[in-house]
Amino acid sequence: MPEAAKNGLELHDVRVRLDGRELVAVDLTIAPGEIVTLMGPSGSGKSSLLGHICGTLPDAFEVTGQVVLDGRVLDGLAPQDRHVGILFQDDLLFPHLSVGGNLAFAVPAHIKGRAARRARVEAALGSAEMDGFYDRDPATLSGGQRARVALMRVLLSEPCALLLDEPFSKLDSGLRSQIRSVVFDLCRKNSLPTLMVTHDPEDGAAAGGRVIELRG
Ligand SMILES: Nc1ncnc2c1ncn2[C@@H]1O[C@H](COP(=O)(O)OP(=O)(O)OP(=O)(O)O)[C@@H](O)[C@H]1O
Repeated sequence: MPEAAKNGLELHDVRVRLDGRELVAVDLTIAPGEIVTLMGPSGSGKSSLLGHICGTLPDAFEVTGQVVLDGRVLDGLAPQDRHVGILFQDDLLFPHLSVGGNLAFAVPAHIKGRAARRARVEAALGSAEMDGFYDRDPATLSGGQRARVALMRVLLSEPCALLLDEPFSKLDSGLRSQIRSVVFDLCRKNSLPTLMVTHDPEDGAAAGGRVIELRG
């Protein structure tokens, strides 16, 4: 089957309303490998927009417009059929599984066989500069290592677009810029259209792309 054309993520006049009030109205195309930053006051609907794109927005919200990813209309699809990865500030790793175990269940079903699946996880650990961490207990990881495992878990699922919901806000400033560049480099390397929600203008400056301000 030929690969879908990489057209990026298109939000066609997407409007999110709650209790009759319009929270968000965006008309935006994010090219493959482009990182667009979304800012705005608390409650302005940033996370709700991300929830709509990945298909997890509760029914209380009313949405119009169309979301298209690499030519596929996402509206109406189940979250697992959208191929949209999302990374949160509190991405929790399962404490009863090793680092490798946490990553293993993100490997898509089309990768068959134990050895091939393990190889995917080992490669992901390698690209996060975490070779040798497969059997580690997540409780023994540093904040930066945990953040990198959470990112690898999203990327292993082979998303076609990435949403970042304040993913760096819990990291201290030194670690923050380090993890930020890991995430942004991987978005570009994987040609992922990326939409990042943040309250920190430095995140937007580091991303180097367009910054969209929602009004409150
Ligand atoms: N599950 C939900 N059910 C009903 N209302 C919700 C739900 N989640 C969020 N809201 C409401 O939707 C509005 C937008 O919330 P949202 O989390 O999208 O804003 P935000 O811009 O991401 O805010 P913040 O910067 O504080 O994270 C708020 O008024 C919030 O109270």
